[in-house]
Amino acid sequence: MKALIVLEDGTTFWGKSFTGPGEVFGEIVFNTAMTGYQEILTDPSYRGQIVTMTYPLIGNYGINDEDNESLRIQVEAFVVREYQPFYSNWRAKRSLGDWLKSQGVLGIEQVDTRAITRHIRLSGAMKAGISTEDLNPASLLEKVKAAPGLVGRDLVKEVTCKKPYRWVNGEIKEFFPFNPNGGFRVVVIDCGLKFNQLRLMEERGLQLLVVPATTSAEEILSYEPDGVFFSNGPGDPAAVPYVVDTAKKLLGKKPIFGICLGHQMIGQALGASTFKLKFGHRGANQPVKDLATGRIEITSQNHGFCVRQEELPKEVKISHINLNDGTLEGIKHRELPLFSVQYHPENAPGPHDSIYLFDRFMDMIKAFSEGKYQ
Ligand SMILES: NC(=O)CC[C@H](N)C(=O)O
Repeated sequence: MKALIVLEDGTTFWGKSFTGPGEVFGEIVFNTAMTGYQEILTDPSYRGQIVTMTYPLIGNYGINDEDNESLRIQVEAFVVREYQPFYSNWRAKRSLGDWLKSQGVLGIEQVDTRAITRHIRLSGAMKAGISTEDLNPASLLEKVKAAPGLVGRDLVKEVTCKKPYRWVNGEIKEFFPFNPNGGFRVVVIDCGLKFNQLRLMEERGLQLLVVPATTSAEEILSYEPDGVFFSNGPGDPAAVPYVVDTAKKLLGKKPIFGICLGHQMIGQALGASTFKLKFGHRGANQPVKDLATGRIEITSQNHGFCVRQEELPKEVKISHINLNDGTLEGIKHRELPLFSVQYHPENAPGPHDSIYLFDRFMDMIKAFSEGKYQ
């Protein structure tokens, strides 16, 4: 089934749907990871976005029951060069096409994804539309122009959990209070989290309570946590002032760790603003330098916005930078128990170089609880 892709600037691409008919709109972005399409498709940070892969062959290892990063497919649509329905992997349970179809998500193949990527790199990420029903470029372009963009849009409200839950043995459990004799207690603010963040924290012995992004600082403190975690999430970080407000009220009160959108919330709480990158960082091989050790980490990333480093107060140290474009990748407060990173130490998919940050969070919680944090 023929499919038309139209970008906001009028550029058109043709492809073929491998999941049936449909028409969708979103911001079109590219990801350079060679594997990990299941984790990418279920990452809530992609809400509102059409994702295209630069790697040309997608689908060959199928879809399994273990690698979902949230409860559903989150992207608006998935665009690839060549889809392979004949999958082969010992964990695979179904094909990528059947899985997309079962959740009503469009998959498009036979597209010149290299040309799309080069175009976005030159012109920037922009709105786009895909249709198998309206194959008239002029009329689809009108609809693209009328569709909402990402800037100024709060998508966190759409992906955050509806009510607090506990994460136990790698599963979502109905809310129950922390065990006073159990491990350290962490309240996780769910802005659209990836499950691997919870898996890695649980592996370190933390008790986890996940709460909706709209939860107030007062309520969070009422659970008497030993630490607070701000997760990743979709959309424009400037459009979620309520989470920034919560972060402001928690600064210095509890050890805090933030990832991606969580980092952008903390950055704003500290007084800096955010801006949109030209085409963002999405992939599994972004080089990041830890300025304290000089060590380079190869990181997993997925973001289109960034904190303005020049607006951070002097009590905040820049801890990590991106070696491709020099943008801010991590901060650490000089006095308060607080650090955050723009990239994804939980990987999924991607290299494990940065997992040490979860140990650092654990160490910070322990030191703070013993009154020894400095
Ligand atoms: N992965 C994330 O948390 C992304 C944060 C934010 N939505 C951005 O694109 O910059």
